[in-house]
Amino acid sequence: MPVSDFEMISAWQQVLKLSNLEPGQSVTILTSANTHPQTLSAALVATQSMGAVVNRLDLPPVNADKALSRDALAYLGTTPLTGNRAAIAALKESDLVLDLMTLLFSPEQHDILKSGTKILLAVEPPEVLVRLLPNAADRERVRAASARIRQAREMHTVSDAGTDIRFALGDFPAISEYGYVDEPGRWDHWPSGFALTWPNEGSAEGRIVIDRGDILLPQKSYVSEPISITIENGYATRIEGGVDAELLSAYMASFNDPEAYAFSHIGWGLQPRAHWSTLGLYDREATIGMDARAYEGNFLFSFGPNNEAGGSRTTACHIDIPLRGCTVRLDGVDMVRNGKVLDGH
Ligand SMILES: O=c1ccc(O)c[nH]1
Repeated sequence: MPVSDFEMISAWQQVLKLSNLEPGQSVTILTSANTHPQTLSAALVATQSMGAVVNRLDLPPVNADKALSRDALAYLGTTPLTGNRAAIAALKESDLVLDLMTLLFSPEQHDILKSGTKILLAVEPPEVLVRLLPNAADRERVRAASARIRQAREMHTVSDAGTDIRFALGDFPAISEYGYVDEPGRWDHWPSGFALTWPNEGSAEGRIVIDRGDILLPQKSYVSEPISITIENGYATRIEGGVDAELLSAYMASFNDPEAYAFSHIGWGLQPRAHWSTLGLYDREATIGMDARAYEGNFLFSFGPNNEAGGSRTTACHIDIPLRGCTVRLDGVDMVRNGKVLDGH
């Protein structure tokens, strides 16, 4: 449902307060052709109402000649910031960047975070942002799950649909996504609510079955017949099934990049206010599908780059696949059982 300007400004004020925005701090609002006007206008009012020194940096869109989708998370690597020294300098000089454009998985983002700048991504429609407004309880829960991941050496995920896959852990950080940026140098995504990490390079082994009703992103489709994926030495080596499997295979093959078949992040959803069913209520391009990524109890895995985690693999292809009904074990201990998050995890 539509959101009033008052509600959107109040939502921004809550998120900025949780992000410890102080009077006098510099905020740059990063925009491009896909920026939502109400999200932008409310951010400009909210930041100024909190005494920040605000500017807006609008960058021309890129990748039109290469991407098969308009979803900014579908084609990674080069962003409107790539090679733009003046823009990068301005963002490094900022205390806080509100990314209403999508920098995720870009080398430039790392560069800017290293300078201590905080970056908050916010590109979902206003009503999704308002419904999934973050709070301190989300933060505690996600950080507790990330702490469990940090201590673990193996993630083992199984399901009645036939998933049985093991990942060695420990070479990459455990990440908490809870929707605000309360520490210098932190990146987060509003809305979110999940814990994730990356498997040690080459360690993923087994099979993943994407069952009926599971979601493919950026396709934003609910799979209608199971897709069975064989994983060997960290790469998807076979993708089998019906037309959904053929569509996924054809899309990944279009990148003509073997790294598209490697694992990106793995973890589970912890956002009780996000829903598996929401995606079916939206036009395909009206959302990037954060309800699907964050709904409580999913097993979210992805194919594509690991440079986000400090790895060396980059690829333009990124596929996020949240699965229902999985059991996710860390070192033999269930964190999620048949799609239900166990208390304290
Ligand atoms: O917030 C996000 C969004 C997409 C993704 O792949 C990871 N985290």
